[in-house]
Amino acid sequence: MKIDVKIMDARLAAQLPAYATPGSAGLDLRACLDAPLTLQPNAWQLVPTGLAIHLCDPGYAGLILPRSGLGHKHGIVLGNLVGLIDSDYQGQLMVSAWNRSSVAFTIEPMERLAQLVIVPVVQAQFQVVQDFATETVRGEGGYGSTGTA
Ligand SMILES: O=c1ccn([C@H]2C[C@H](O)[C@@H](COP(=O)(O)OP(=O)(O)OP(=O)(O)O)O2)c(=O)[nH]1
Repeated sequence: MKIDVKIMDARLAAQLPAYATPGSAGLDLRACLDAPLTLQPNAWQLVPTGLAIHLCDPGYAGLILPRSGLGHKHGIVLGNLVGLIDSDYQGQLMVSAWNRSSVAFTIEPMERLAQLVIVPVVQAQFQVVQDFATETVRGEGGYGSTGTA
């Protein structure tokens, strides 16, 4: 799949978006900062990535996800938990970096901060009904309803 990308930060010219390995699902997004940014415990801030993409096709979306290492070792995850990139969004990709740990963390300029995954999407057509056409075994059960017998 080909995606138009705008490089909005000259420093990225040397590090064009690319998958790290042939099997990578995510593309690393860098923190396009002019200076180190220290996030205090439980603080969050929008960080520019220097990239804009236009997926164009409503059959696709982008998901911004945390990087496992930063999240697990340092508690740097996303203020919105997951960032959803619409296929018609043309602005700069932003990462809501949230320090959920109890110690301050400094994000260095151009550090890999999050990752972008492109996923297929179905735009459904909804039809209003009084009752669903078929009854399922689960029915309205949820929240631990199975395996209790
Ligand atoms: O982590 C994120 C999340 C979103 N976006 C951009 C792409 C997305 O298409 C747009 C709008 O995001 P969303 O629909 O989640 O925001 P909203 O709060 O519902 O606002 P809007 O009314 O603009 O849709 O913001 C990012 O750059 N990073």
